[in-house]
Amino acid sequence: MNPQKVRNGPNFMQQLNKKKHVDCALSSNSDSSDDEVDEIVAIKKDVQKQRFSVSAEAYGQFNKKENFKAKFIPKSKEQSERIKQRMQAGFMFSALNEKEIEIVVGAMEEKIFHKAEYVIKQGEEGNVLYVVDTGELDCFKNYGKGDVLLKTYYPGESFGELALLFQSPRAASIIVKSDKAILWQLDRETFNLIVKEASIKKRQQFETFLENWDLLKEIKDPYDKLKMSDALFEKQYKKGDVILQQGQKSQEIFILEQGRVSVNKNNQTLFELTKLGDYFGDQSIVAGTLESFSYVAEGDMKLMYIPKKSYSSTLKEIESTLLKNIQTKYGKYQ
Ligand SMILES: Nc1ncnc2c1ncn2[C@@H]1O[C@@H]2COP(=O)(O)O[C@H]2[C@H]1O
Repeated sequence: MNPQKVRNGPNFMQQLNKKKHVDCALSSNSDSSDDEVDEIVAIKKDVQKQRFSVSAEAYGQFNKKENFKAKFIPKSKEQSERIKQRMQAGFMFSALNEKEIEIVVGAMEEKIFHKAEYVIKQGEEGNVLYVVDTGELDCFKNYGKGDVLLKTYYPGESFGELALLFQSPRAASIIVKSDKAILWQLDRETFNLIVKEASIKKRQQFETFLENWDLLKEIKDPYDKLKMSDALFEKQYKKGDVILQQGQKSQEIFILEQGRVSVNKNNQTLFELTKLGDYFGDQSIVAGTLESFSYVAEGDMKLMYIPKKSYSSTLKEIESTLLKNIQTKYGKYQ
């Protein structure tokens, strides 16, 4: 079954809003009725309340963190290294420092599941998050008319974080697709004290940008947009810095937040990128070719970027649009 074809039920926010699990991007809805507008206002208030309680909780947890004695499950060196590798492949853990990574690795517990087994059942209470070590798992959601396949999880990806972030029932079901799946399970307490704060901060930091980034219009599921913030990072550049060199293979897709970036070929400026959401590095990552242009910072600026390794779990869904855009943006200069 192709997840793209079956993903057409109510969106994640609509589902969450009903249950008041709210802390994600409100998708804009131009044909909202008055009732819907009222509902959106109410939801926005909920979001603010939720944010306040999240930061209050984080604040209150500062002392707890000092005294926190993390669960520790002995592992071989090889196992610890493998967990670290898997954690690096995903982005749920990207904001952690070395000490925090050690604590999380220590607390992880190996769990083995077999084909067709439920790892998570929609509607149940959830106390753990999973990182996929080996195997493949399908994620289904029942919007009231039977299960809809949303996506397949592969090694390095994680799931089950929503119940921990929002203290809500499981929002979807996860079932083993391969013969066997080895997963690393992380308990709620370690997640809350070590991972949650950083993850929530990051999701809030990029939420507004992701709501307004035109390119993402085709990504209908707000959960996917929200997850994209986990894969976004920032880098600082000074006026005159060559961000990306003609003839190179980019390791990132860069995205403009503010400022100007000139696009140059053979030392001649062709045009400038100036709009929020303008992006580059796509020739390497989306089309798999060398970059045909150099990109230079025209002032001191911060750029956002999505690392190459995160492309398939963030933007691949809109690959045909990205490819079309490469042609429109650069075709006449090739
Ligand atoms: N569109 C989606 N809506 C809700 N959950 C999703 C979606 N896609 C993937 N998931 C994952 O499915 C998991 C089910 O358990 P949780 O609600 O704890 O966390 C959920 C997410 O990690």
